[in-house]
Amino acid sequence: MKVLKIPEPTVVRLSLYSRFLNQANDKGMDIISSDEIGVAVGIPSAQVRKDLSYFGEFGIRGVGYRVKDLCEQVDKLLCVNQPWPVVIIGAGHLGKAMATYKGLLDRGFEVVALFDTDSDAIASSASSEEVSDNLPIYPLRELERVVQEKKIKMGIIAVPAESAQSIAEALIQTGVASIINFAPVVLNVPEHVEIRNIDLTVNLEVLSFNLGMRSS
Ligand SMILES: NC(=O)c1ccc[n+]([C@@H]2O[C@H](COP(=O)([O-])OP(=O)(O)OC[C@H]3O[C@@H](n4cnc5c(N)ncnc54)[C@H](O)[C@@H]3O)[C@@H](O)[C@H]2O)c1
Repeated sequence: MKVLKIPEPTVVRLSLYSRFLNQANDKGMDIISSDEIGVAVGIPSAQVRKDLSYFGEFGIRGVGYRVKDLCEQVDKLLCVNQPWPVVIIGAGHLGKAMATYKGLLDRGFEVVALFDTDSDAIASSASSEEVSDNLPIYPLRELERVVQEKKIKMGIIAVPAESAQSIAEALIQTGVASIINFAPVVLNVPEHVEIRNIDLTVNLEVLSFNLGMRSS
């Protein structure tokens, strides 16, 4: 099979296109132009055409793209045409909010389990609907069993910074090699592991820097 080499900024844009195209498809839209996609996602139409050229010439010259076909192609490339079970470690404010965020499931990412070390949180999840139906909070010692049983490939770290490295190691130990880390700390992981750090504060600091530059 030929493996396409697509630069990461393009992959990020394809994800934006996919979200918009799926909405357009749900609304029953048949044909869409690169101009319309560009306006909707805030990207110049020439860039949209260039990105979509990865799929070959299946647009209709002078008309646009069939929304349904394009959706399928982009989602196939992004591998979101299949469900991805995900675990979250840390069932605190952030972990629970993500576990109940419908937007993840809409895109095929199903949070199948939360893990925590807090026995109160674990005990209460068994008897309450606080997190959501059928979504238990497991003790951390169950991580390996659940990951293997449910064939989990992705994990989200939502524990305090001081616990994040050991949680990353525990995830890697079970075979999870694609990780999103929300803890504000740099984690050391082996080369085969892909880790994405998400830090709201960094983005806010970029905004504050830019505001400061404008007012100086
Ligand atoms: N990236 C962002 O923009 C962003 C935003 C908010 C919070 N955060 C970070 O996300 C993390 C979680 O934040 P929060 O507000 O949900 O905190 P929280 O205190 O509400 O929840 C943390 C949870 O982790 C559990 N925990 C602690 N050590 C653990 C371990 N070793 N194994 C399993 N569970 C463990 C705790 O029992 C608790 O339930 C923190 O690191 C925080 O700094 C990041």
